[in-house]
Amino acid sequence: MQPIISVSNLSKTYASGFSALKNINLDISRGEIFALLGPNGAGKTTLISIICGIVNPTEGTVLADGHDIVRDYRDARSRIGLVPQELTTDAFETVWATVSFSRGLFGKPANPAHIEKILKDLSLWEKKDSKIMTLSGGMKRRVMIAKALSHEPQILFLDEPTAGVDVELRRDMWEVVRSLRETGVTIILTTHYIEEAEQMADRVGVISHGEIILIEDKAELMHKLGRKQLTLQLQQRLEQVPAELSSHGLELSDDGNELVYTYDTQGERTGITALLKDLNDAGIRFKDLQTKQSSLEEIFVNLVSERR
Ligand SMILES: Nc1ncnc2c1ncn2[C@@H]1O[C@H](COP(=O)(O)OP(=O)(O)OP(=O)(O)O)[C@@H](O)[C@H]1O
Repeated sequence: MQPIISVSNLSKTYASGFSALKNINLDISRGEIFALLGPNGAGKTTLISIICGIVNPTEGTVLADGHDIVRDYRDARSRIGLVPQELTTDAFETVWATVSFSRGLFGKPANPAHIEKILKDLSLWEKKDSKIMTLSGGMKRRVMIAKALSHEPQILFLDEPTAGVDVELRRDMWEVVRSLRETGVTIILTTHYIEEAEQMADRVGVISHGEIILIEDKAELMHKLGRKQLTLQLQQRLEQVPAELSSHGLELSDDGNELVYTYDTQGERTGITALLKDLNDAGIRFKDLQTKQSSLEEIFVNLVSERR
């Protein structure tokens, strides 16, 4: 199937000469939730802003549902809803007026039934006549989503949807995003929170210094995550891993005092029983042992720091 967003050879150099994006290639499939992860300044907002037609690319093309975002801006943009990082709503307007007005900005005829549906879906219906300034922070964020959905876009960008939001509200937002996906909307979100990507995304992309350094199915990433390490502190230091233990893929620490065994928690067998037996047979004794699970956070930090 044709991707709903196709980014090819995209680069952005700001007027300052700063190169914020370097040759980005990325396809987003229809109906997926894609999480774009990256440290501050990695280029996430720049990428979203280009796709949404707010920032001009220096090189490359972006197609949104087959429409070139530069040459065919209006058609491309009408397919996209954007929830920006900052809350930008008119404090004195009512929820209903704000959301209806947003729809009008895209040249769409009024459709009260649609506005009613999104307000209901986002649990805002009871607040439809309330002024924005009287709403809680979480409600205001929902209003931002309602605005972005007012013109029935097929693609929704959420730039840091849960930045500065408490844990409970974050969970709420995840629910909202999941139920949106059920209506067929493709969702691309940026986040600093690895947990968010773990919970919600079908696929994860990691961007660092303006380059995409990894794109992976979440399930695949979780599989990598499912690795654990067993560290054995040896009674006597070793010069090298004995040949009879070579099948276990052990690593010896630089000082020779620790053996590290990595295994897959999702596998049927960990191989630990066999390892302990072989260690015993080889006469290797240990004082202590620890297990440690590598988190997505660690994988991410390693990936990003390698690039620095
Ligand atoms: N108008 C601009 N002129 C010059 N440099 C800019 C401009 N806008 C952004 N940048 C720089 O481009 C880089 C990428 O910024 P961007 O906002 O895309 O990052 P980000 O990944 O969204 O970061 P954050 O997570 O902090 O929002 C940063 O170093 C930023 O300082």
